Amino acid sequence: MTPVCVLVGPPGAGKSTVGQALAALLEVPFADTDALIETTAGKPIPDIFVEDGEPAFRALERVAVADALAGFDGVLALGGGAIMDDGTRAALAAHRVVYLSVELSDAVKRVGLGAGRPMLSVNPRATLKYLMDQRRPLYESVATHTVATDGRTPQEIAELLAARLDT
Ligand SMILES: Nc1ncnc2c1ncn2[C@@H]1O[C@H](COP(=O)(O)OP(=O)(O)O)[C@@H](O)[C@H]1O
Ligand SMILES: O=C(O)C1=C[C@@H](OP(=O)(O)O)[C@@H](O)[C@H](O)C1
Ligand SMILES: [Mg+2]
Repeated sequence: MTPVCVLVGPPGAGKSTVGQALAALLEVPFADTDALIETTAGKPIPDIFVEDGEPAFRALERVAVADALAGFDGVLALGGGAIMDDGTRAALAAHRVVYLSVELSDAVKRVGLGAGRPMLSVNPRATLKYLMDQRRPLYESVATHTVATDGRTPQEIAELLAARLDT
């Protein structure tokens, strides 16, 4: 079993939204590792960060991603920070990985005040800029396909991707 494709990119790139639209278009299942982590932990991501800390979240994330890469055959969206893990990046080398890129201005509009995203709970714009600058080379290093999402609707991006993945 292997995912049809794995979506990576910063918070606000649209991984969760585009992933669902793409899965619907391709008529395959959709999974989001953030949702898988919440099920495993039995609580929402902000609660995991507050009660257990970011390292505990990253440990759950590492396992959720590895399990999904090995045992899921639909469209898989990762959380924005998953690619920070060396083992995850190595595992992604065997997969079709789509980097959804986004400029800071659109990403800021999309995440708003960062509700539900504990990494962005303080000064969302500055933190998002920092995270995007730090992670961009890592997204690029794992990507087999890249789609710029600025100025495109999730449905347009899903259609574009469905066509590209077909070739
Ligand atoms: N291409 C897009 N254009 C406009 N808004 C978008 C786009 N993609 C996602 N969004 C919106 O941005 C927010 C964040 O999207 P989400 O899918 O959660 O991103 P991610 O999972 O990459 O953090 C959501 O409110 C979503 O509806
Ligand atoms: O960037 C990050 O470190 C995170 C991004 C989130 O996912 P999205 O990228 O889907 O918002 C989620 O995994 C968690 O809040 C941590
Ligand atoms: Mg998401």
